[in-house]
Amino acid sequence: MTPDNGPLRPQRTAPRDLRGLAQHLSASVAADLDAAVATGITLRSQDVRPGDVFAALPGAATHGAAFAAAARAAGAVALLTDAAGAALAVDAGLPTLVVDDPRRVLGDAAAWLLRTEDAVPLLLGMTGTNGKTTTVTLLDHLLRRLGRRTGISTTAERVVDGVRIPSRLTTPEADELHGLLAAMRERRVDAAAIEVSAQALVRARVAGVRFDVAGFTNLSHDHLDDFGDMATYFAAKAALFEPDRARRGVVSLDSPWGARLAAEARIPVTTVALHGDADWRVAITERSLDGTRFRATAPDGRVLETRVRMLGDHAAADAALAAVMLVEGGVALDAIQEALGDDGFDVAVPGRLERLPSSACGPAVHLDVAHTPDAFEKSLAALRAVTPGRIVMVFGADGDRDPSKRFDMGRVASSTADVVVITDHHSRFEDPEAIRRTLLQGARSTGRAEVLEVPDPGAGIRAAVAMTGPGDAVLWAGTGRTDYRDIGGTKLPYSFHDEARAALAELQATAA
Ligand SMILES: CC(=O)N[C@H]1[C@@H](OP(=O)(O)OP(=O)(O)OC[C@H]2O[C@@H](n3ccc(=O)[nH]c3=O)[C@H](O)[C@@H]2O)O[C@H](CO)[C@@H](O)[C@@H]1O[C@H](C)C(=O)N[C@@H](C)C(=O)N[C@H](CCC(=O)O)C(=O)O
Ligand SMILES: Nc1ncnc2c1ncn2[C@@H]1O[C@H](COP(=O)(O)OP(=O)(O)OP(=O)(O)O)[C@@H](O)[C@H]1O
Repeated sequence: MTPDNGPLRPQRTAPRDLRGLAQHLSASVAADLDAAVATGITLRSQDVRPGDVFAALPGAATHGAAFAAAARAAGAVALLTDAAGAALAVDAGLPTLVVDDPRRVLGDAAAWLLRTEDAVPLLLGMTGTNGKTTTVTLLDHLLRRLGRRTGISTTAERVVDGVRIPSRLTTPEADELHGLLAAMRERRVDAAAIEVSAQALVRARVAGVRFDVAGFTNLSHDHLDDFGDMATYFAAKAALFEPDRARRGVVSLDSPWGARLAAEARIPVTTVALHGDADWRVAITERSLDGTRFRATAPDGRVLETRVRMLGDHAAADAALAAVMLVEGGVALDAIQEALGDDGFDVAVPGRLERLPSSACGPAVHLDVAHTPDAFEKSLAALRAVTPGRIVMVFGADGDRDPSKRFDMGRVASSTADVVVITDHHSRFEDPEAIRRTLLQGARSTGRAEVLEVPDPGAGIRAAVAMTGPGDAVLWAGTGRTDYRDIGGTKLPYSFHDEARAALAELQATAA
């Protein structure tokens, strides 16, 4: 594996005959394959390694075939493309396999070349609008407590037995995903958890993969710019619960879409719920600033009593879901209880209700990635349960991302927070003032919280911190650990974390 050189891949792969690949894909061959063999596959010319097939895909911005010569120079041995790509890349002179839709066959091609079927003994797939990264992190924590060698793929990073690289997408493209699975097999990883986005499911990024257990956290308003309506968004997620994608499923019933998924899935499904009836019922037994205790009761009455070192009932729901996924994956409940010991899920996810260090004179300041109305509701409820004083919430909304959720983000914020500070985050190609306007309309619609508009985010967090004191909480949502702001398509270095720390330090210096 070479973490400094693109995606994680195995060090060694046995070469495979390209005629065999053409046969496997029912591809036509536009140039003689001779006795060509390949050791890998990639769809990104910049990631080509000697011996790779370059999968040249048509895209929204360009056709990958335009980069065939660069791919060849980097060591590509063949092209996998469509007819238009084959015509475009003819001068590159590479042996070429032609299919109607190369994106659709990429996963099967990668699985065949890298022999990734059953590469990892226990493969877990996680989907849902909110809570995927949290649940994958909790799964990884629990698996390691059980003594397993693990791998994960999240919005933040890909990790194979401790070797980590930052992620480009929440769910990798199929070539990268199979490379990751092959690297996991090489490192003898025996359990892995992968975040699966709705975009990945509709764009065949998990093709050629069959999860042992698929998990569903919830579905709520997001990504309607991509999917149009909630039913289409649901259908995209539900594809993970088809027999070709997963052997069994664990579905949370905490959002109304869970019941529909459990009813419609064509694989065996076990349900979990904090509220109402389900196979596994979860009850919160204690909420404190140090974390959340809960009890999960199995269908046969056995009980898992434990805690998660994170705030919020939603974090306990994610932890219970992780535990039930492992039970469905064949791990004994007793073993889970024993592995969790007295500390429980003793892990916190960076940027998820992450509390900054502070002195006794300041408020509790939390950074959070929440960027949907439902996530706002959950994070605010978590803080409300442990905050004796006021809650001041600072947030903006991402430009060029589902504008239809913005009014509700403002409305939900002002339904629970005492003060709402609306600011700018990643305006991208939108007018930041227009983004704020909708958030403000939503925030003012409740007539409840005090609502402020502070366009500069550094000034916004300082205003929030300055109006609070001990016993109060500040929630800066939508930021997490992001270290840039995307303005007009340019990613400017910007640490929300550093800004929040500076605001807190200034308050403490003034108080001293
Ligand atoms: C809508 C979508 O998913 N688009 C993805 C898609 O873009 P595209 O098909 O339009 O590709 P393109 O940019 O026209 O390029 C065409 C081909 O040329 C290749 N190319 C291009 C340039 C070059 O120099 N060399 C080269 O080989 C590209 O790799 C690509 O295969 O293929 C690209 C290459 O893999 C992705 O980078 C791109 O993701 C974009 C950046 C994206 O933002 N995707 C979002 C919507 C997404 O997938 N998000 C979800 C989660 C969201 C969430 O939960 O919040 C995710 O899983 O990340
Ligand atoms: N089970 C849950 N139900 C509702 N909201 C949740 C749940 N778990 C987490 N959240 C909310 O979602 C936020 C994001 O959590 P997380 O990063 O785990 O989600 P995600 O699905 O990976 O999101 P994304 O991929 O969009 O970053 C949390 O800060 C919290 O506000």
